[in-house]
Amino acid sequence: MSTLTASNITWTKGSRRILDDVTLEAHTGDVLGILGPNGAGKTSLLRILAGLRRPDRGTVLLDGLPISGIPRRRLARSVAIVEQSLEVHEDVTVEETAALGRTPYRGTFESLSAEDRETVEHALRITGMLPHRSRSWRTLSGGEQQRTQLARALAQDPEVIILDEPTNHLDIRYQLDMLELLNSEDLTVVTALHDLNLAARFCDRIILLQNGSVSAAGYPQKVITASLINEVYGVAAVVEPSPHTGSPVATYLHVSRRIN
Ligand SMILES: Nc1ncnc2c1ncn2[C@@H]1O[C@H](COP(=O)(O)OP(=O)(O)OP(=O)(O)O)[C@@H](O)[C@H]1O
Repeated sequence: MSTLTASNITWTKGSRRILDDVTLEAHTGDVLGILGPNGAGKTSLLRILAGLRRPDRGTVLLDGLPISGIPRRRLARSVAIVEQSLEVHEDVTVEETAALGRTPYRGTFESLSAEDRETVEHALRITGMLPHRSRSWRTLSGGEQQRTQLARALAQDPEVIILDEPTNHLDIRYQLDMLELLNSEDLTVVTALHDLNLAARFCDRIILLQNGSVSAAGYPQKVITASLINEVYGVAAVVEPSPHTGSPVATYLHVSRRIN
């Protein structure tokens, strides 16, 4: 069981306040969606939640402990992040990439244990990458790279997984597949998403960011509304509950106003 809590996170770069007093909480089994227009601060927030960046103000706690005080290797056993565009420089295979997820469990020169191999194989299987295990990273499509990075993060066997737009290269089947998978695992999931309808369908709760501040937070029905879409994205939309799933579904009509 793991709870990730962020309180009053503020991050300033130069004279610009990129995140302003952001507070959130995610528990085991939760999928918390981070939404907001381009530049709203989603990536910046996720990097702070993963301990890759320190906020100027505010704290991130994992089960009540400040993550800034947790040794990096121990933190990596608990928290995995899948970033948006990860450059993999060497010519590595899919399996070798996924096996990087086992690094926090191994000594520097130790080879993979039987348990490591099993965990990596499981991660490759559930992300649909097992048949591609021997392929070189360089030959993969954008979606295959995204699934390989998810396999790497799952091979880390984390309690918390943080994802930055994990579905943006995936076809609809793999979008559903990935979000169903994240829902089904006993994980605390925090994910940035651009697709409001996917977020409404798969997130238990949503934080909507605008210019670094929380505009709305709560259940999808509360956050995915025509008035908030208009206010935050400058888009006129109609939002109705899906007759099939009950989740709110937005139909975008037109740009309603220019936003800064
Ligand atoms: N290291 C940095 N130095 C200066 N500005 C930065 C830095 N990182 C982010 N920013 C700025 O902070 C703002 C928020 O960026 P961020 O990448 O967090 O937004 P985002 O919501 O993830 O956007 P997108 O939807 O386009 O991915 C942007 O205006 C960005 O230019």
